[in-house]
Amino acid sequence: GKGHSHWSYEDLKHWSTDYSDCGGTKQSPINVDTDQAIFSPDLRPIQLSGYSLPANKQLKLKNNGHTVVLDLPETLALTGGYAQQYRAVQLHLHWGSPSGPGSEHTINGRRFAAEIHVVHYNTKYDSFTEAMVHPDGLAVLGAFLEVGHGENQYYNEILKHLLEIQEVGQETLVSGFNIAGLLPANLKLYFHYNGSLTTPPCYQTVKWTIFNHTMLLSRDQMSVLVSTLRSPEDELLQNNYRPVQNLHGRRVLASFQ
Ligand SMILES: NS(=O)(=O)c1c(F)c(F)c(SCCc2ccc(C(=O)O)cc2)c(F)c1NC1CCCCCCC1
Ligand SMILES: [Zn+2]
Repeated sequence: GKGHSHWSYEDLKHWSTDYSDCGGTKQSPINVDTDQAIFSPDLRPIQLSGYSLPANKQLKLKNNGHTVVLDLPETLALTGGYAQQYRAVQLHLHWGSPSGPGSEHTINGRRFAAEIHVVHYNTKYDSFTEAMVHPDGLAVLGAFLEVGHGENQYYNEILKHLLEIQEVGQETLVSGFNIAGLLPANLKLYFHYNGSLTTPPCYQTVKWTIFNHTMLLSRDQMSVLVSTLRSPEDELLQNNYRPVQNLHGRRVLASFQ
């Protein structure tokens, strides 16, 4: 497409001049005020199908200058929790630095160390690029990452390759593994709201699911995540999160009380 005219997390003000949707009233990320969330018992558990990939399936992992992106085959599908079927496009991460957290969403004002986003598109549209301009076009699953005790073997499948893609534009291949291992085992407890891509073009076409359970990585793993990749300015790629956006009257639903 027209590519990504250069934007950065430093000059957030200019996003909406170059991309009008970035100044819209249904923007992401947001702060989730759990007291204001509306318990919705009809929100079903999220169901993942085809997420367990054989080791002989090779996936592209890329440093695109803003994050690390793992391309996903369309065989991964969301079959529960959403009214329509969505298929996977890619997953990527947002993180902070050794001196502070970098999740995009916050819960009661708390920012977590990092956040994973698994991006899907609605299969009623012919392609991702077609889907991403329709209000029900995209579904992104988000989970928070924190430092815990043990090493997380699933995140290691990605983190062990970061040294190979330190520079912007570098890519490498990752052997297939169970992508579901990157998300909480409990897919029943989540917040749900209508929002947007958190990067230009900021299309307001995302049905967000933010899981209540957090993923735990070791201290060393989190350190690799926040201090390996380099940015277009050839500095460390850090704090690649957008500030929280105004709800403008939107309601956040909760699948639990
Ligand atoms: N949180 S999010 O889902 O909005 C999101 C971000 F916050 C992101 F920061 C990103 S990365 C920035 C956009 C980008 C830049 C370069 C390339 C490339 O060279 O291939 C690709 C994409 C990023 F890729 C995504 N997700 C993308 C949205 C951007 C365009 C379509 C690609 C799929 C989803
Ligand atoms: Zn994201």
